[in-house]
Amino acid sequence: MRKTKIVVPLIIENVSDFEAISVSDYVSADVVEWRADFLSVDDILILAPKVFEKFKNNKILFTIRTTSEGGNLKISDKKYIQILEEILNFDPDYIDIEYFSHGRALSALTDFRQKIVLSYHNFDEIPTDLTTRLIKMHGEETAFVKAAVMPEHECDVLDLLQITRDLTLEYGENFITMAMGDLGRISRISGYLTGSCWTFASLEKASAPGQIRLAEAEKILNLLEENLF
Ligand SMILES: O=C1C[C@@](O)(C(=O)O)C[C@@H](O)[C@@H]1O
Repeated sequence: MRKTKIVVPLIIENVSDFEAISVSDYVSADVVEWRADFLSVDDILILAPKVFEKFKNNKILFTIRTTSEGGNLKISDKKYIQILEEILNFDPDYIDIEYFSHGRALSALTDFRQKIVLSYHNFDEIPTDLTTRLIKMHGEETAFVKAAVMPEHECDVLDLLQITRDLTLEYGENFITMAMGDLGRISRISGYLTGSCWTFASLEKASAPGQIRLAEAEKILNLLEENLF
């Protein structure tokens, strides 16, 4: 029995690409993350009914990764909240909210806390105040707290693993962390040690540096976790 859940990003860059997407490619994903920021706002809302219909048998995490946190869409708080409110009409299992860039969305959507994956992304470093940030995020009592950060040295990766382990022991199992890039790859398969609940693994196109391909992630996690849970 594997413990770590595998999240597979769904990346649609043009409405015309949608029909070619095969649901069967995602059959082993525990959660499908629609990274909607690869589309324009208008196209997100055009495609939403079709995406939720096509993936009706999958758990869906809806994510807008904004340019403030390494994504593709630059939008106001107001528009960010409007889109999330629209998408909530399709009853996604989870929605991502960028806590430090669009925190107002959390108070606007406070009734949906158990769907919220509260997130923080830093593509430049692992900030020295990461533990403080994660504790503050945990205090918001959402479904999950997620941090994707960029290591510079090996010790940064080891520090993240220890921080995740310590927070999980202290506050419970709702942390998701990853050190991005090639250097951080071990953090994507060490949830059985650290308590990180989810890992993101890619099909063709990765949605962040260092992601492991889905087929390999499954094999590695099944091997590492098979006799532990
Ligand atoms: O926040 C995350 C984690 C991630 O950045 C990663 O490093 O795998 C990938 C993103 O698609 C997702 O929204």
